[in-house]
Amino acid sequence: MNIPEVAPLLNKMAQDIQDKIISRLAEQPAMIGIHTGGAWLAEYLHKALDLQQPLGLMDISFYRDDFQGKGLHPQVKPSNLPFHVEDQHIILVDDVIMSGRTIRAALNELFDYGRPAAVSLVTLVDLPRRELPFQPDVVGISMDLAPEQRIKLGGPEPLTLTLLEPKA
Ligand SMILES: O=P(O)(O)OC[C@H]1O[C@H](OP(=O)(O)OP(=O)(O)O)[C@H](O)[C@@H]1O
Ligand SMILES: O=c1cc[nH]c(=O)[nH]1
Repeated sequence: MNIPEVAPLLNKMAQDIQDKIISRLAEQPAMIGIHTGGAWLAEYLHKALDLQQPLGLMDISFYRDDFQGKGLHPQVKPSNLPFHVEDQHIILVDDVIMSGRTIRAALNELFDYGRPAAVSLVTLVDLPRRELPFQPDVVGISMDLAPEQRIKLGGPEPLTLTLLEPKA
């Protein structure tokens, strides 16, 4: 399988966010990156789009539906949303969407801060294996992986996509 470079995908995503999301809003949106890969991407997109509100960061570890079985990741970071969520249009950024469970957790945490006007979803990679009904508004690339294959974003500098094959 051909694994694409991240930089051209990000440039196209920034343009799509401008055309499909921001240009339709009366006010500037706020952006939140999901720790860790989503935060790297959001940092780039936030700069490229010259958004006025400071960038938010979310670590959804406590909100995962497998939290009890998995426990906490050793590098869990606090979420930091330096703007009012209430009535704000939010652009949520993650590196990959597969089952949709990470986005479910992110929305649960987000609504603990307030009731946003709307939430748009942006992901670098879309793996069409959804278990919950979430669809991104802007996608870098859709990939059809074999059941045991995984795609991983490396970063923060340079940002790279790597295909992980199942262990033999
Ligand atoms: O739609 P889903 O099935 O929830 O998959 C998407 C999530 O999977 C990865 O996170 P992972 O939990 O592997 O941890 P990471 O952020 O440390 O890579 C990725 O960063 C997404 O957040
Ligand atoms: O391949 C996958 C599936 C879920 N999450 C990832 O980051 N990669």
